[in-house]
Amino acid sequence: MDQEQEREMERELRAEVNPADAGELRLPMVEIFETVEGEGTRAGFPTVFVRLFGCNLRCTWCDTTYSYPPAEADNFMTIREITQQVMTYRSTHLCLTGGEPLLYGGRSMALIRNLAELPHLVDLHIETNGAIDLKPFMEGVQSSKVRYVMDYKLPDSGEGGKMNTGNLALLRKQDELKFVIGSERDFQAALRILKENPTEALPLFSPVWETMPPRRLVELMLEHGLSQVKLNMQMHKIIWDPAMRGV
Ligand SMILES: Nc1nc2[nH]cc(C(=O)O)c2c(=O)[nH]1
Ligand code: SF4
Ligand SMILES: [Mg+2]
Repeated sequence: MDQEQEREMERELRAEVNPADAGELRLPMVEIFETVEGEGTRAGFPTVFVRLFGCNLRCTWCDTTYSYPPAEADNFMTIREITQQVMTYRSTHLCLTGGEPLLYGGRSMALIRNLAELPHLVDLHIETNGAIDLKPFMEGVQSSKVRYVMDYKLPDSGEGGKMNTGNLALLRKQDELKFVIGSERDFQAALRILKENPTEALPLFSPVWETMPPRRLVELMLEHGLSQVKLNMQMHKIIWDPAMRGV
């Protein structure tokens, strides 16, 4: 994104978004594709993925480094173009991801509202990184189809200090709270966060592919009697090459 594009984005962000014009707002894109959801409560359902460009974090174990600089956005799409492409697929689940899909304030919100209005969609879940305040989105989007899947970054990610802990109290029972666990230190941190911050969301523990053998994570969960926590494996990394994009 060059400086002129960044300035234009800033102007759009500050501008009041008139719902009638929302279709013309532009967002930087990585990709739109259809596959099965690999994670969370909807794992296994055919799902359309809308991946926006840009992220405000730089996690050490990030598997989507092509979604932020120095990589470049593939293109810019208007909200109308995004919804039109989504309508070409038959999946009734949609995952809005990135990068960080809530990075663009009013424009992210307008996209969510427009997607939620598509009659064929039954579930629209948003993968957010825990460093964005969810309050304006929860207040501004009324649709019961919309759910948040929030990451809570742990010490091994290098980004633990950026978490918005207040979000945990906002999450509802249809939302998911994902901890990506790279080590026993991360596991202990996740336990502490859950203990100190009551939430209605479903906690998911996900092993870092390269550093936490899934069987070790299961042992730890059983040792600690975590009967309300769900193991979350990334099915797409088992089905396809873990480095593959668009699956
Ligand atoms: N199949 C599949 N499921 C996913 N769930 C969350 C993903 C993401 O990158 O946010 C993802 C992804 O990239 N692929
Ligand atoms: S928040 Fe997600 S996309 Fe951003 S650096 Fe971390 S893992 Fe990568
Ligand atoms: Mg992914």
